[in-house]
This record gives sequence, C-alpha cells and structure tokens, in this order.
Amino acid sequence: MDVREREIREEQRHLDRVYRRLEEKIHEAEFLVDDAAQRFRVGTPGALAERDAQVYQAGRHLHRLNREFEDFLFGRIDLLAGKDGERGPDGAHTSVEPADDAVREENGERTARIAETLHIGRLGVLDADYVPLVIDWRAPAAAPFYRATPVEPGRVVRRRVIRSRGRRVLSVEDDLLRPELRALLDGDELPVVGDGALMASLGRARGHAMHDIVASIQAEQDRVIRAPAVSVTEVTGGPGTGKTAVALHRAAYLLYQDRRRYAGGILVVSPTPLLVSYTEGVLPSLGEEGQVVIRALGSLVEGVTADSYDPQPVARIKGSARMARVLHRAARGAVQLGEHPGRLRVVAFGARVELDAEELKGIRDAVLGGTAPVNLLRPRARRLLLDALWRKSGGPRRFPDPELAAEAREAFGEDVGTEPAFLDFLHAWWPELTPLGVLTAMSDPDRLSRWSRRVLRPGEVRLLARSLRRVRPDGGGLSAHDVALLDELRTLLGTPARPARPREADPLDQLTGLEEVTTYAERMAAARRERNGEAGRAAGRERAGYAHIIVDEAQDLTPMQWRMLGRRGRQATWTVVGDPAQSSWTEPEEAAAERAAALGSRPRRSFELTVNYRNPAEIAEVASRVLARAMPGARPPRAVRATGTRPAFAAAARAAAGRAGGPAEEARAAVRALLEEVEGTVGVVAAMHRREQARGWVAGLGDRVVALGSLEAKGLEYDATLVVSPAEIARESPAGLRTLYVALTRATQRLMVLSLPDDEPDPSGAVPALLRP
Ligand SMILES: Nc1ncnc2c1ncn2[C@@H]1O[C@H](COP(=O)(O)OP(=O)(O)OP(=O)(O)O)[C@@H](O)[C@H]1O
Repeated sequence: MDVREREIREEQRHLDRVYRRLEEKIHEAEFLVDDAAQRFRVGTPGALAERDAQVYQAGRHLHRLNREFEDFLFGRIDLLAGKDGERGPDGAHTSVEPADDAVREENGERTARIAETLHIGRLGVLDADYVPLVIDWRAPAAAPFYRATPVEPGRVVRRRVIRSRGRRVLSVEDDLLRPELRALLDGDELPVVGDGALMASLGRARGHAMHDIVASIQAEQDRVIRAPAVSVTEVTGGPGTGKTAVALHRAAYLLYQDRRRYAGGILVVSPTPLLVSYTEGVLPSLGEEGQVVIRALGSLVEGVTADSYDPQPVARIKGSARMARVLHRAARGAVQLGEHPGRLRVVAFGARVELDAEELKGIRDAVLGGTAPVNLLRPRARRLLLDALWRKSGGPRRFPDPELAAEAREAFGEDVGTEPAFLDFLHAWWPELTPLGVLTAMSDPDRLSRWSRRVLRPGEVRLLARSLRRVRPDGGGLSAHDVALLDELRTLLGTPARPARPREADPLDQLTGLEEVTTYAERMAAARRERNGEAGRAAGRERAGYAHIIVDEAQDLTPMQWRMLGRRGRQATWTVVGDPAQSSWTEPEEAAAERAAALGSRPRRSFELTVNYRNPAEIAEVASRVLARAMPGARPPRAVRATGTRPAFAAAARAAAGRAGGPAEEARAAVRALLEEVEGTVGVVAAMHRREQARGWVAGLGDRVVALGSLEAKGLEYDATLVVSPAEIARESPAGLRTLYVALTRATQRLMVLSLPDDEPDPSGAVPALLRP
C-alpha cells in the first residue's frame, strides 16, 4: 500500500469515529426533544427555563447534524509541544509557540516529536471524555491551521487538507511547514502527501454556486476573518483576492464568537441578485443560517424587488446625493396633489363656517414648516385647521375666560373634528402618501422640474421623468436605483401609527434569549410555521437595524444607496469590502462623502488582500493592461498560479457587428470551443445593450453557459469567459474601462475575447487596441 492510501485510510478511521460520536449526539438530542413535553411539568420555573434552553440548543444541533455535510471534517494539523501545558475550552493546548525543548539535535539532525494532532471541521465535536475529536474551524485552536506559514510556523509541523464526500475520505494533501525537521509521530517519521491543497482547490472546475474556502483560507485572509469586530473593518483587494469569500466566512466567524451580540442579525449586501444567488449557499455550508440575511441592493426594502436596469446616464442621476433634495421637495409637494373641493365648509355654533383657498394655503405652508415626516404632519394639519375654524366661528369672542375658552376649544375640536365633512376634507387635503405614489408622481416632467429647480439640469429632469414613467403602480418596473429612492421617501414620509397587531414570534428573537419565557413547544411551532413558508417572510423581514452589516462590492454603491444602508446600520459594526479599480460608479468623491456619513465617525481598521486566487497569470496579465489605462499607477494583485495557456482572440467582420442579432455565429463558435476546453461553466459578457442579444447567442448550448450584461458580471466567476467587444463595454459609461477590467477578470481557466471592428483588432492576432500592451 502506498503512503497516500495508508494516510487516507488513517483519516477514514478518524472520520468513522467522528460519525459514531455524532450519531450518539443525535440520539441524545432526539431523546431530549422527545422528552421535552414531560419535563415542562416538573421543577421550578427557573429550572424549566434552563432545561428549555438546553432542549432548544439540542434541537438546533440535531438539525445541523442531520444535514450531512459534504465534507464535515476537512483539516488536520500536527503540532509540536507548546510552551505551557494549558488547554482551552475546546480541549486543545492553547500555546502558539513551541516549547523550548520541542526540537532536539540528534545525530546532527534536528528532530521533534508530534505532541498534539488536531482535526478541524465545520463543528466542534468532543468525545465522551471531552477530548476533542474535531475542532470548530472558528475556534482559537484552529487558527494555526490557517495562519501558519513556513516563515512563521509556530507549533505546526504539517498541515493536511482532507477531502471527503459523505462519510468517505477521498484524498489528502499536505503542506510541510518545517521541512528542516525530522518529525516523529508515534515513533514513525511523519509522512507527507501531495503538493498543497490550495492549488488543488483552485484548479477545480466551477459550478453556478460559490463554495466555502474553509479548508484553504490563507493567512492574510484569516487575519481579516478573525479581526475583532471594532466598528468598521475595511477590506480592499483586486479581483479574485477572495474578498467575497472572506466577508462570508467573517459573518460565520462573528456568529461563532458572540452569538448573542449578533443575534440582532447580520446583513450581507450584494450589488446584484445574480451575486446573491451565487453566494447564498456559502453560509449554510458553514452551518450558519437564520441570523444572516443576504440581500441585493434592489431588494433591501421590504415588499419591493427591482426587476430592471437603468441605462448609465439615468443611474447617475438617480444615484446622486442631489436626489435627496429633490425627494425632500417631492414628498412635501406631493401632499398638495390630493383632489379636494378647494375650500372647507363645516357647521359650528349653528352656523356655516368656511375656509377659502387662500386661508387653506396659509395653513398648509404653516404645517409644512414643521420638520416631521409628511405623513406624520397630518395631526398638526388637523389641529391648525380646527384652530382656524374656531377663530372664524367667533369661538374666542364667545369665551373671554381663558380656562373656559380652552375647554370650549377642546369640545369644538371633538365635535367639528369628527364631522364627516371635516374628516373627508382632511383625508383629501392631506392624503396619506406612499413612497411609490410619490415616485410615480415624479414622472410628470413639469412637476419634477418644479421639485428639482436649481438641483437638476433640464436634460436630467427629462431623462429622470421618462425613466420613472416605467414604474407601475404595483411596483413593477423598478430598478435597483429606484429602490434607494423609495427608501429615502419612506423616511421623508414616515409611517403613521396603526392599531397594534398581535406580534408574530420572530425566529431570530428566539436566539437572543429575549423571549426566554416562551416555551420550547411554542418555538418549535414557530419553526414549523417557518418551514411551511409563512415565515420565509419572517426570516427576510425588514428589521429596523442590524448588529453587523457586510457590504460586498462597496465601490459600486451610489450616494443614495449608502444613505439607504446607513439607515439600517445606525448601531451596527461594519465590514466593507471592495476594489476601487472595479467601480462602475462615476462620481467617487460624492459616494465617499455619503459612505463616510453612513459609517459614522467610528474607528476604522483596514486590510488589503494582495493575491489573486481566481485568474491564472496569463489572464491577469492581459487584464492588467486595462487596469493601467483605467487607473494609471494602480497595482494589480499577484496571480498565484499559471496554466500555460494564453487568452485567445477572435474578430468578427463588420457585417456581423451590425446584424440584428449581433455577432451570433462568431459568439456561438467561441462558446462551443470554450465548452470543449473546460469542464465547468462558461460566461459570455457583453455590453449592457447587447444583453438580450447575448442570451440569444447561447440559447440551446446547455446550462453550463450563461450570458450577461457587463454590469451583471460583478463578483461572479466562470471557468471560461468570452468577452465580446471590449470597446463597447469601455464606451458604456465614464467608468467603462473599470467595468471592462471586471469582465476580463472573471475566468478561472480560459479567457477568449471577440472583437468587433470598433475594437480595431490587429490584423495578425485579432487583439483589440485596448488590450494591446
Ligand atoms: N484561500 C482560498 N482557497 C481556495 N480558494 C480561494 C481562496 N481564496 C479565494 N479563493 C477563490 O478565489 C475566487 C475568488 O474569490 P472571491 O470571489 O471571493 O474574490 P473577490 O475578491 O470577491 O473577487 P472580485 O473582486 O473579482 O469579485 C473564488 O473562486 C474563491 O473560492
């Protein structure tokens, strides 16, 4: 038997032991759950609450264990003896540094004994004697698995990544961190198998979902993941440096560290729904669900989902901080659009009393002088109307005594203020406004031009009004940029108080311990309701604020989007990841100001990721030519591997570019070639205006192929990418070159570029002008 097989067998033995122990735990948990009802009937209330909490934890645990993780156990470290003999709560020794006598000189050789072996997995498992069988990847004892490098190995001699499927160990890959040592494990020399797990995992074919990287997190990434959650953690790094992966692992780590603190919920914000569906499986695979909500920017407002894209010039207007002023005026202007008779007539003291248009306008202006949200100003409007009617009906004259006058005024308010004539008028004259109602009211160019005087230019007003005409009363036709406007309007309008409805049990609250008084049975019932779909809503329900907010692709947020996020994170700590070189937003200073306002004056901690794990060096090199044009002087991340294959170039003739369907034949031929070359996915990226065309090109080529507009490619990756017409993508907006840089950095194996005549491909190699050195 060769070394590899023997080592696989050994890990298999350990995995079998782990599963046997898990099964015991599952039985224990089942027993506790089944037994719950009886135990409610005995004991003091305090003891019951405690048991109740235990049962609840057991139920959660059971649920997680039953999900049969794909690779429950994925790592192992073999360690030298530590400086002190102390053990942490997970049963492992805590010392990071080796003991002074851990390494000895024997026969001229440096020799050491492996004193401790730890297995790392998705959950911690102790055996019946509290000896750790598996250490949770987030536990302090697991940190050396990620942190140790040959330069600073600490106690780690060998790091092993174990790949398994279900209960079967498939392979092991080792890194030797102290190659200078002769290390002995149980008297035998420590065997080393394979040549590193990172390379093995990077070379693997990709699917349509992102995978966790727990088995191969690198030291610079680990430092971000485990950074203490001081107020704002900022992470920058070029394409493929693992920013998204690191952000998601950080969410899991924070929950593990302090579940109670983050029970307030963690919000992860992604730029597009495509990126949400690409990444949403990662946290469940790390055993974290429920407390983390992943939302696209266009779905941050409850009950609203953006389903369309704005052309760049429109997006620029909608995203601009200037919109805050326009919306302020629109909210206050829209309240004047209600249809009403133009004057108010009531009967008081047996006579008719009337307020004419002029008087009403005076009152409205006075009400709007208040700073409260418009819908919340209605009680003030009511009061000022009644005051005016009281004066006009001669009330003050009738009651010279101030005390009597006050009483009479109150009675007057109760009589007149409840008359149907008055109530109908008030509802029409001070209508309750909805954000969507105001937004659609802005689609009238004359009105919009009034509301945006001296803020937007006439051309901008026309563009914006035209774009808003697409929004339907049911909320259809909204873009992600409209959603930020709706959110701003929601704040400007306010929500009037409604009669309280009985409170639904919120599954998130259950984890906070705030509802300690609820019984286990109630919580199980809530969980059942959730499974039945009632509370898909609950999990995704809008919260007033989050405990931690993670912003992915932060460079793309517009000022209005930062304002929307800021409102959700007043009390939150933040992790903000992004890459200025990939920004498709054109006014970075304006966005920086709103970003600073959203994050507040809290202390910041910044990290930079420097290694590109996605693109082979050959692709990274071509992309860096565009980076040099887009941001002269910017440094691209260092690609960690090479494939030996250079990007391929093809050119379509002028006739193809102008055809109704675009260069369909050429694109299909290119995709077919790429499908032959790679095992996994192929992404076709074209300028936004060719998005629909591009979908047509790939029709019928199978579900390994996806076609996207340039702005949709953010954050995604494919084994092979076909980029169609760099020149068109670059011309789309003032940030077009950066968008092109994004498109060129999506591939993990192969890149092909299809040029149109405008790309000015060089006649010999078809390399477009923008991509030539
Ligand atoms: N330590 C790692 N081990 C294995 N794979 C990794 C590691 N770090 C990153 N990767 C892989 O590299 C790819 C890029 O990661 P990710 O998408 O998180 O990068 P990014 O910085 O967000 O990129 P972009 O800025 O282009 O969106 C992913 O396939 C990810 O799984």
